[in-house]
Amino acid sequence: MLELQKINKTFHKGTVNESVLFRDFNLTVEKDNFISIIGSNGSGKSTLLNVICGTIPVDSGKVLLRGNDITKMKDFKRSDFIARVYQDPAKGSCPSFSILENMALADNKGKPYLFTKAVNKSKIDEYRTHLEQLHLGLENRIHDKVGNLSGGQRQALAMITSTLTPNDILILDEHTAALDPKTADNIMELTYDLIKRKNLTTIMVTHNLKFALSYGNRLMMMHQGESIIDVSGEEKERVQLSEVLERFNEISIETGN
Ligand SMILES: Nc1ncnc2c1ncn2[C@@H]1O[C@H](COP(=O)(O)OP(=O)(O)OP(=O)(O)O)[C@@H](O)[C@H]1O
Repeated sequence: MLELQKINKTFHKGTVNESVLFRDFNLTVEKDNFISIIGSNGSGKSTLLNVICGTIPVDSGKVLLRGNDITKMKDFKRSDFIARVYQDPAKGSCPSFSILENMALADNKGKPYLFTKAVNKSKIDEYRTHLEQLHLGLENRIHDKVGNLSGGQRQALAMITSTLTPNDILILDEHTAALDPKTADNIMELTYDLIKRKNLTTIMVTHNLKFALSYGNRLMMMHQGESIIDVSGEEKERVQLSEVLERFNEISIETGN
């Protein structure tokens, strides 16, 4: 489904600040996989997501989606089939638009601007049904400006809007990191429910080890631009929190952090 082949990426090439991150990095993500990616700060997790979403160009290597080479495709084009939910709840929606308008925008992604906020009665009913699944009462607030919602409510809405239209891949970029523990748990449960119901192929970057171990069928740990743990299925089920913490400790001793 998604393949990264021999990706190379160096920042500040040819300067004193040159830093090589990816050296012939490979990754294959099968359809319906749910990968949780963990790793210390600066290990390359966000850059990996940026490479997949086309937010940054690679120096060499290929990004293939369903066998098509999308390496040179711009990020806004890729967003037609790659959905991304960010850490900052404010990034996933437009604050001056209502809930309804935000949903219509997401639903009409890729259409000419004039039509993007258009909604009819049947669509309103459909959007209300989606919102009811959040159990946050947002279905009764569809005309409220999104800027008036709490971070958790906005993130819940971002989960709904990002999965309204069919996508090949859902990217969760530390999407619970800015939320209090209870809200983070709720959003994670909601996320999992959506992933299961819609069979979404998912890549989740998180610093929450509990989530990384409990959710997903594959676990990857990154370090200095490499995948140093990559387990799936039963092997992943057997991974203990203590083992992962030990690996983090080894890494910090190695790197002197
Ligand atoms: N646009 C950029 N320009 C220069 N260096 C960058 C850029 N993006 C990332 N880097 C560098 O690449 C390395 C990996 O960064 P990245 O943000 O991918 O790490 P991360 O694993 O997501 O970290 P964190 O957990 O702190 O979010 C870091 O050394 C970072 O400074």
